[in-house]
Amino acid sequence: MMAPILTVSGLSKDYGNGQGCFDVNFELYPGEVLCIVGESGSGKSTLLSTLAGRLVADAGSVRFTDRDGAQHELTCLPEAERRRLARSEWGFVTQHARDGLRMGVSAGANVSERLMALGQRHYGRLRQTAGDWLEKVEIDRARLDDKPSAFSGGMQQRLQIARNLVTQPRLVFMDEPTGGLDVSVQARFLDLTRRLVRDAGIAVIMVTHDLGVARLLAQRTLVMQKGRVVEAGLTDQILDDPQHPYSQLLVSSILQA
Ligand SMILES: Nc1ncnc2c1ncn2[C@@H]1O[C@H](COP(=O)(O)OP(=O)(O)OP(=O)(O)O)[C@@H](O)[C@H]1O
Repeated sequence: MMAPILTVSGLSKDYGNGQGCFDVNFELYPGEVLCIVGESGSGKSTLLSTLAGRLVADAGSVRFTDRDGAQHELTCLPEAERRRLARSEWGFVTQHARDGLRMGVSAGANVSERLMALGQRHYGRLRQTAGDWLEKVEIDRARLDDKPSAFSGGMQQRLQIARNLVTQPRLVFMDEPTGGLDVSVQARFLDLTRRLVRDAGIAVIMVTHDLGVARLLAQRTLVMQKGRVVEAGLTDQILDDPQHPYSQLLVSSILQA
């Protein structure tokens, strides 16, 4: 039996005003895509950032198994070690490209600097790999030297995907990556993401307010309301037979769409 890549138990982040996320429990297996859905303010981004160690948890544990099988408790990881894992094992795709890209350097540098951080130095090879990745995310490699500020929103999000996947991470966190995109651009982005993630066998935890996104991408879904997971299970089961009244509401809203 394959070991979970992430084992989350009793995880809470309390902002002190009754807001945050509380007592979250789940396991994530290698190659699995999990969506966290819920309305605005339900605690999705808080949970994601606490999982990734960007916010300090107030209770509970997040156990991560790295590619060598070693286990790390992420809630009390020294900062240097967290950064090392973030470089070598994880990716983090943000809602706003400007938070996840370096807007002042070229598209090629945005991709290759992640490899340089892992010790790769050969200029020709870095440039070749960066060009290959631009093509994988459907950006013309002739745009290698352009800055992301000259790209459309959809291209910027695809560039973020390239920047995050180039290091062959095992786990990628995504915080509402389609939030700022037009519906037609969203569909293309989701299709591409699904393909790349599946081909590389990467585990993904994606925050979205849209159960339709979960339907496209995720084997499993957590439904959050007011900081708590009110329903968790296979996405298909939640869509076909939602148990919690709030999940029923979410499902009926996508059926109407
Ligand atoms: N730094 C903070 N201090 C205090 N309260 C916060 C802080 N950050 C977020 N909150 C509150 O915690 C709750 C959960 O916020 P969070 O951003 O996790 O929700 P979300 O489900 O991701 O929402 P959205 O979809 O709008 O991004 C909200 O009520 C928010 O106002």
